[in-house]
Amino acid sequence: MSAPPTGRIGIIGGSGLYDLPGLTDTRWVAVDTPWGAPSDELFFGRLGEVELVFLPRHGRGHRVPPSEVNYRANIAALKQMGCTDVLSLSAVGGLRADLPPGTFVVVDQFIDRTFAREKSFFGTGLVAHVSMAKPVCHRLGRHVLAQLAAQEVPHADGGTYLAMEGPQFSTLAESQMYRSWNCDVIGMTNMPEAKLAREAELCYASVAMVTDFDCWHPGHDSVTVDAIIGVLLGNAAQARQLVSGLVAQLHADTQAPACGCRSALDHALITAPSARSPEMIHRLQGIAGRVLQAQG
Ligand SMILES: CSC[C@H]1O[C@H](OP(=O)(O)O)[C@H](O)[C@@H]1O
Ligand SMILES: Nc1ncnc2[nH]cnc12
Repeated sequence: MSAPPTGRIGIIGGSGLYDLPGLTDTRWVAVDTPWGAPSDELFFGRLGEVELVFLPRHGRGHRVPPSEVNYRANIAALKQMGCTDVLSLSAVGGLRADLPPGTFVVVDQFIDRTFAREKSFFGTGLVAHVSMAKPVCHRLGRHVLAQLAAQEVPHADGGTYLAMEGPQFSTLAESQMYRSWNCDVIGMTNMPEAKLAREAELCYASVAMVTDFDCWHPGHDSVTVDAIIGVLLGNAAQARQLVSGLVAQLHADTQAPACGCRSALDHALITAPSARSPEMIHRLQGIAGRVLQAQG
């Protein structure tokens, strides 16, 4: 089997974003990974010369809850299919009065409060510790911000995303605590997705689309799914325009091949080569083959 092309752009669509209209040469393709199946088939298509791969995070029809999304399979599938850049689109609650519904936040930090998910491709037999100090790709984030400015979408440059386990929304005490921690938005999915993208040496950026004020705002009702979907339907055209504008910018980005995200594993593997499990080495070829081969 020939290797897939590289330089494809991956898009992970969150709640309310289950397809990506407007592409050419489209097809849904089932992809398997050493970590199992992703949330759905992958949707391949082109925008001009650029190849895109879209994956609905919860599957078409929103079948998979946040705790049961196979984040490892989703990221591994995009990597296997030759994606180098991944844009995550998500619905979030706003934890600040100046981030009302309709605002797009280009996330730059996370607090991970999830506890029931597989969070690493690595493990016994091949241990790795990547840096998450700067958890998103700065270069990709700049392109996203330029595109949002061009679209004149209300947006914020940076924000801390609190990742909760769910599926229930937060209690008032939790929501107030996250605000006291200076978190800006809250959602249930960007962790461990961002951690796994880093381990897979993908350039990853997250656009958090504010759909509600969670439950802390005295002047607004507590969040409901209906309210979220209502806001998302209003945002969908802007989200799709963001994707097409971003693709054009990435196509022209000559800095991309040298981006530091793509060498995140250079100093991360700690298991001595002689102590590495052959099964793990085999399983991790699609994720860490670059460094495993270099280290013999
Ligand atoms: C639809 S209500 C809550 C649901 O929406 C967000 O998902 P995503 O990040 O995939 O847009 C949130 O994290 C919850 O999973
Ligand atoms: N308030 C909220 N809490 C968690 N996830 C969300 N997704 C959208 N709004 C949310």
